[in-house]
Amino acid sequence: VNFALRIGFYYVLCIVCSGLTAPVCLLVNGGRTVKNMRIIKTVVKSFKYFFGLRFEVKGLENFEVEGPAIIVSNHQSILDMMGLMEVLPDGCVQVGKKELMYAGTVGLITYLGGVIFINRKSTTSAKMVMAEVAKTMIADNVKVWVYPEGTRNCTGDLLPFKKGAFHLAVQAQVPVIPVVYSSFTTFYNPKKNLFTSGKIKVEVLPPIETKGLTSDNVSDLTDRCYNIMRETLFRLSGRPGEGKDSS
Ligand SMILES: CCCCC/C=C\C/C=C\CCCCCCCC(=O)SCCNC(=O)CCNC(=O)[C@H](O)C(C)(C)COP(=O)(O)OP(=O)(O)OC[C@H]1O[C@@H](n2cnc3c(N)ncnc32)[C@H](O)[C@@H]1OP(=O)(O)O
Ligand SMILES: CCCCCCCC/C=C\CCCCCCCC(=O)OC[C@@H](O)COP(=O)(O)O
Repeated sequence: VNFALRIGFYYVLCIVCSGLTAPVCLLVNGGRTVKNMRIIKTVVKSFKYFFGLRFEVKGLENFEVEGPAIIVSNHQSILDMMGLMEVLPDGCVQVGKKELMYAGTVGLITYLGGVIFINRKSTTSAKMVMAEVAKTMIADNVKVWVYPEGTRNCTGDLLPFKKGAFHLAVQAQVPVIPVVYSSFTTFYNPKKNLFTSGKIKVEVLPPIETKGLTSDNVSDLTDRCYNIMRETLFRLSGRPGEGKDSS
């Protein structure tokens, strides 16, 4: 019951705050623009206090690259939205599944914030959207946040990475900045109806350059990011030593 209440409250908070924040975004910035993310971030950063969540963030200076970049992070739950807003740099939009667009007021606020919607059921259309993003992110000087696991995964490990984010980085010739959140398993597990207060360690890792790389290097780049993020995930989650031999 406690779990249902807390998760239910999270949903209600998201829906109500989206409904209240959307008119503010429209009044201040006029329509769909990444500038609205600043407003959304300010609102969402207060959510953690309702749930007793604490974030311990390291490496924020690694976001200070000049110009666009691809940010990749692990994706455990819908609660990630709080961790995302905790560290989100200015001028950064996320890639999200298109179903989010139809989630009522939450859909509206993600639309206004400039979220890039992709259709996961059509590889061709997802690739076309990503290729377009490679061009516009340079022109508009935006950073793009992608969850390379492609879906939520709360097992305490990483799913294999999809390569879209890394194709995008190579096509745009921009650095990849990995961000890792420690495992939620000690305080959040929907299968066990567990959702208590807890601490989340976040580490922004140094940028990985892609200048001069071509599509032939995408697999290696993906593996490199995967390995470094998996090692970091285990270290932050108190499971050091694991993940070192993965390939
Ligand atoms: C104020 C109160 C507010 C309240 C709160 C509300 C909202 C807050 C506002 C904003 C926050 C929003 C947060 C949104 C978060 C949303 C998170 C998600 O939705 S995660 C799910 C969606 N994301 C992803 O799926 C991204 C990762 N996926 C990929 O990158 C995929 O690769 C893909 C591009 C989607 C394609 O996937 P698909 O499964 O169809 O194919 P494959 O990955 O198997 O690839 C096939 C093949 O193609 C090659 N490939 C892939 N991409 C490219 C490309 N761009 N160019 C060329 N080739 C490409 C790939 O390498 C494969 O080939 P091969 O096997 O030979 O390597
Ligand atoms: C008129 C329709 C009304 C529907 C209302 C539904 C509203 C949903 C409300 C609140 C949810 C808040 C979520 C914040 C956004 C978090 C995005 C997210 O984490 O999406 C999950 C997605 O990354 C991966 O999806 P899958 O794991 O593949 O699945």
